[in-house]
Order: sequence, then C-alpha cells, then structure tokens
Amino acid sequence: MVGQECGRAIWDALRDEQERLEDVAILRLFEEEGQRAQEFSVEAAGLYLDYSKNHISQAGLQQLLQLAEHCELPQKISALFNGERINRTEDRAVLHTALRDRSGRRVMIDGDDACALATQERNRMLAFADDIHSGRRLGATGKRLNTVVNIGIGGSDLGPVMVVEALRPYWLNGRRSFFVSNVDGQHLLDTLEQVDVETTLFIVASKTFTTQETMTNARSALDWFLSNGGSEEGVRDHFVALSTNVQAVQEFGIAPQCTFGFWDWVGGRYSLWSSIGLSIALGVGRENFLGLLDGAFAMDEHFRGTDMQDNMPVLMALVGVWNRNLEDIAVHAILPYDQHLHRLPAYLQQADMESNGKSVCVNGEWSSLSTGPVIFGEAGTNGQHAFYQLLHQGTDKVSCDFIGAVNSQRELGDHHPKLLANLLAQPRALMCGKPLAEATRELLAEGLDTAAADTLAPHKVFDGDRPSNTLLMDRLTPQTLGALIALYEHKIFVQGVIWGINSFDQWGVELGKQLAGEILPRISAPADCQHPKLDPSTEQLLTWIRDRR
Ligand SMILES: O=P(O)(O)OC[C@H]1O[C@](O)(CO)[C@@H](O)[C@@H]1O
Repeated sequence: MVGQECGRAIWDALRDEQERLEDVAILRLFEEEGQRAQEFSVEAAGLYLDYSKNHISQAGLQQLLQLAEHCELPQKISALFNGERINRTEDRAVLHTALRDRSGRRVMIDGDDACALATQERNRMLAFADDIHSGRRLGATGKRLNTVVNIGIGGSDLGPVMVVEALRPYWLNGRRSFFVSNVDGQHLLDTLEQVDVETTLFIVASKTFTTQETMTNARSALDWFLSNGGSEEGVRDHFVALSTNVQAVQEFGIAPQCTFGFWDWVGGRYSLWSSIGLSIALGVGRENFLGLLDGAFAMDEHFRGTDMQDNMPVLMALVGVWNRNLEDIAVHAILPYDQHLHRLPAYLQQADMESNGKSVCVNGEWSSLSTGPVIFGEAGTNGQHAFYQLLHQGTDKVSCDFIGAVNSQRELGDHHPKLLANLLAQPRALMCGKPLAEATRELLAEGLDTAAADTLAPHKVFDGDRPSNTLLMDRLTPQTLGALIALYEHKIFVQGVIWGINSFDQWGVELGKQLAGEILPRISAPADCQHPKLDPSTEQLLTWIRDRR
C-alpha cells in the first residue's frame, strides 16, 4: 500500500483499536500489558514522562508510530533542523533550534550560518546585560538600571514572563522585572506607578515593530519618561528594542546600538531563545540564560537523534493525537504543580493554539481531522479548588498534563510532600475513578441508611478512565525549564505533521486586527458619520458605547 491509501488503512486500524478499547478500562490495560508502566514512560534531558495513564494500548501506540512514519515524520524533523522553508505560507524556515545550538554545528540559511548569526547577536545582547549588571551601563542620571519594563505581547511577552517567573530563585540581587502587554492603558499605568524613571530600562519587544498594543504602550512609556524628568538624550540610556524590523525601530527613535535583532526564521512564539530573551538575561544573568538554552538543546538533540518509539516529544504528541482524534477529546489541561510555573499554561496556550488551531492543511485543503485542542490550565493545587470538578465528573473528558519537580526550588516544612501527594493523587483519581458500588459502600459505612445512600451515591461516582500524562523533573532549573519548553515545542510540531497543517503561521489572528482598525474611528465618531454600516449587533454596541463616552 502507498500514499493516501496506506494512511487511510492506518486510521481505520486505529479506529478499530479504539473501538476494541471502549470496554477496556485503563486499569485493565495494566493487567493485559504487564510492563505497561515501564513501557509507557520515557526519560530525556532531565525530564521523566509517564504516559501510561492514557486510554491507549500498546497496539494503538504502534499504529500511531506507523502513522508518523507514513507522514514522513523523520524526514520532516530533519527538514526543521536543517532550515528548509517548512513555513510555506510565509515562505520561511523555522530555526528556533539554531538559537540554542552552541555545538559549533552550521545550519545554512540564505548563505548565512544561522547558528553563527545567533551566537553573534546573543553575545551582543548578553554583553549588554552584563554591562547593566556590573554598572558599566547606567541610567541617564548616573543611577543603576535595576528595573526592567518589557513591553511586548504574545510571543514577545508570554515566553519571557513565564521564564522569569519560573526562575524566581535565580533572580539577581535587587533586580525587578515588569511585563506590560495589554493595550488597556491600566496595564502600563499600574506598572509605571511602581517604577522610578531614573532606574528603569524599557525594552520594546516586537518582532514586527508594528503590533498595535506594543507600539501604543511603547509610545505612552516614552511620553511618561519625557514628562517625568527623562530627557531626549536620556532615551538612548533607558529604551532598547528587540526586533527584526530595524527600520521601524529607528523611526521610533531607538538607535541601532540599542537594538538587538533576530530573523524571520524565528517565529514570535518560538522567540524567547533569541534577543527577545533580554528580559530573562537581565533578570537571571548570563549563565542561567545559557543554561536555559542548553536544556532546550539537550531536548533538541534527543528529539532529532532518538528513534520514534523512544522519543519523548514524538510519544507525547502521538498520545495527544490519540486523545484528540480517536477519543475525541477537544480540551487539554496544563497543570503545573509548581507555583513558579504559574504562567506556563498561558505560554502554552499561545504555543499550541496559535500553532495548531488550524482548519486548512498545508496543501490548501480543509482538514478532515480535528486539529489542536483547546489548551487551558492553572497551577496545582489552585486548579483543584476551581475546575477539577469538571475534570473528574464533567460530561466531556479533558486530557491533562500534570507537571512537577521532585525537589522544590524552595522547600518549606512539609509543603512539598503535600504538593507531590496531590500531583500523584489527581491523575490516579482520574484514571481509577470510583464505581457506584464503592460510593454506596462508603456512604453506608458513614452511617447513612440504604435509601439515603442510594440517593446520594450517584453523585459520588467517578467514571474514571480519564487520560493524563505525568511529567517530572528532579528540580526546576534553567536547564530543566529549557528542556520542558523545547519538549512542548516539538510535541506541537509533531502533531502539526500528523495533522498535515503548517504549525508556524498564524493567519487566524489577522481578521480581528483588521476589523479593530475599521471600528476604532467609530468609537468616538457621531452616529450619523459617513462610515458604512456594520452588522446590527455591532452597531447597537457602538451606540451604547458612544452614548457613554
Ligand atoms: O512580536 P510582535 O511582532 O509584536 O508580535 C506579537 C504577537 O502577535 C502575533 O503575531 C499575533 O498575535 C503573535 O504571533 C506574536 O507573538
């Protein structure tokens, strides 16, 4: 069998296997597949993944591996790392991996070595951070720049803020980091209230340097600087830019020596490893920034060099495909049992949903498969007291990633064992559930009479068989964090390959931007002005707004 026919046959076999498993609980699979716990776990780059609590059999997994082969995954992994222009709709290579490859390997792109370019710019950026740390570079009035306000949104915000929060114990003494993203002026105002004009460095982070939110915030920050004692000459000491658009940066008034660049082969949501990571380097220092890159590189090496059946990102992706396409689970929860990873769900929302929330395949045809799930999440245990009710008893299943460190970055009494106990209990509860008979027995043991126990028991039933992964590391460090982020990046890429979509464009964000541009002039314009009519609902909302402004 070749081509499409072969692909169809694999999908048919997968559906047959899923049907067979409908009456087979995950716990039964542990009995049928004696070594399941060992076989369905993998270790790489300081991370340990147990995916045995998914409702998938060894046979199902083997079929998925065949599917990956059929989709030419190994060739596509090579194409990714070798800088082929796999982002077809934007005609770009996708080389965030080159940003963390410090091995001396060359990856040629348009006649240049991407790794060398990355090293050169990283060295400039890190030297700048060193100068700020050592006091060689000061604010305009001679004071140390101990405060950073990163102005960016999406990939120019979520990665840096997530990493800075995750590496809190690594913060250099006395440094303060703020992140402003929302065009809601309150975000900037609330931040400016907390900073001192003489000691603050503003980082304007935008790949395109055209993004409405970022440019609006940057202009307002500049106005604030100038009207709060900052001088025109002082701008060069207090404003830097991170961008691929050097010309727009210059037009804004930031000089080339205060600009750190990157390239169109770095996608926004994959850019924290580039100059976009300046706020990270300023927060945690050169060594820890490099440690982050090294952790990601270790995962890259595992991903490109390991057979698919032992390859962590591949396995995680395939299990995700099983949950999405065979079990029809449309929502995936990211549940880090680590307070310092509290921004990881938000980061992965962009990484996953902007990458794989697509309906059209690379070949331009509508996808016949469901693609990326809805991603949401919250730091454990907070989520437990908010939405886990639905995870355990809701009508729709949600697949989950439980993530945690064996040793806390900061131990306090018996807090961490309690956190770990919850981390292990939740996936176990989701898988094992609690049948009606057991619920009834417990109620009778509590002293309820039979009628009362029978009435209440159905509410205490957990149907179980709800799938999850558990992802552990020894400790959350720059290295393990780097590996964790790279793991998800590659997982998302593999799923895009299986679904036949381009994970590296984001056309779906354009229409809203375009319409906001059309609506903006109407917010304060009188109702009878010459604009063409919008839909009745939007017109009505505009009237309500205008009447109150
Ligand atoms: O870095 P920029 O160009 O300001 O873009 C910010 C974000 O906007 C998007 O283009 C779309 O929302 C993201 O992909 C990107 O991360």
